[in-house]
Amino acid sequence: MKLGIIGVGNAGSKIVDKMVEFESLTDRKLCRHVMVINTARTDLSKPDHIPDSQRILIGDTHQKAKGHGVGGDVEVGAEVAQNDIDEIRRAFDDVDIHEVDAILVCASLGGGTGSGAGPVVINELQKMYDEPVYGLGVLPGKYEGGRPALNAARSLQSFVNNTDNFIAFDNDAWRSKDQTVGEGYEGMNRELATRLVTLLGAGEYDEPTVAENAMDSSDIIRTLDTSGISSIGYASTSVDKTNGEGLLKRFREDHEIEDGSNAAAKINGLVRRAVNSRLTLPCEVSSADRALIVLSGPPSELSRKGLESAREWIENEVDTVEVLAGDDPRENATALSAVVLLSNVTETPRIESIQDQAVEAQEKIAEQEAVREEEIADLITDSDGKIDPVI
Ligand SMILES: Nc1nc2c(ncn2[C@@H]2O[C@H](COP(=O)(O)OP(=O)(O)OP(=O)(O)O)[C@@H](O)[C@H]2O)c(=O)[nH]1
Repeated sequence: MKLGIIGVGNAGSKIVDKMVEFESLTDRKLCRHVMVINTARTDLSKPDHIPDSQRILIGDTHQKAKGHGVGGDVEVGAEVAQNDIDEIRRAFDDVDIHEVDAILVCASLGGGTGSGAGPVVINELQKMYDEPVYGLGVLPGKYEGGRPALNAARSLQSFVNNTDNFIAFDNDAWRSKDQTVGEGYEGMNRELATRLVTLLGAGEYDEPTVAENAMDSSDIIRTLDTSGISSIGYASTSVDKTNGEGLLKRFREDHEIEDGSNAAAKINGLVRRAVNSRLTLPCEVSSADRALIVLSGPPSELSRKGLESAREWIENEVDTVEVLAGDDPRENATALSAVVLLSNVTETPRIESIQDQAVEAQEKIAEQEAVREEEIADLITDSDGKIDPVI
């Protein structure tokens, strides 16, 4: 697939940066147009792989933002983006839409810029282009408290309602207890970028490929076309590029006939491991509507039989007939990787708990504000007490 990728806010921009890095390290050709948008000048200077011309600062003249971010205030994040919509639109004008099959907007939902400006950016893209617009959203950890959860609950509705698919990443599930938060993010962003680029970059090569089962971008688009929430599983194993020397080589040659079935078993095992791995959003796998398998690695490691049996296994596991599968042959790859996209998953415990945390936070805020006799509860609650989307 050929993709336009846009990072909004701090985490969104870091994830886009890691995607570009992973794509260049693995010689892929996924990100045809890259852009990061932020309200904080310092955060905008963080990415290592984004050209300066593709970094857009918004809200520098806004009274509250002033180029320093929006301090977790989702309302200000949305307002700033709305005020600077002409500048954002002008930046989009440079996107050569014939060059891309879809656009992915990455943001975290716990802060103010990604969660507030992200939906405004998505709405604008939907107005300007016919191509699908996907969202990638980071859910805040439970440990972060009520305010990020409330931001996320509101923003999640806006992201899901306005995108063609929303891929979620759960910070809670990926947080490692023995790392500082900053160290953890670096690793988490790398893991996420690996999954996204391996999945969405499938099928884009410099040279035409003769692979029998090559993945087609239309299969990826079809699987994502559910308007729901998606989760991604991934597993990988290194491959022996030399095919062994001496005794090992002789052993391999002696067992040549077994190799075909070994390769198939390896693939089947790898795909099962991907589904049973830590998903980007932990969920009940059988609640997915559609699934897609991408198998990426050296052509000699790919096996039609293996892919087919893995596809059948997922068909039974997810209990759906909508399972597509394809190869992504990479001549110079040093690993064989399986990515499984689970589209429109509905049983997602963290999303349910964010809603509960958000309702609690909302009640607490309302209480505190009632005590101070301030009148801002109407910004976040409806008369029916439901959580409103951002826009
Ligand atoms: N996975 C991941 N999460 C991050 C990262 N950086 C921040 N977060 C999470 O993102 C949320 C904060 O959002 P940010 O992206 O930092 O903030 P922002 O959208 O720029 O908004 P403001 O800072 O309020 O202007 C919190 O829930 C953090 O846990 C990161 O690099 N990776």
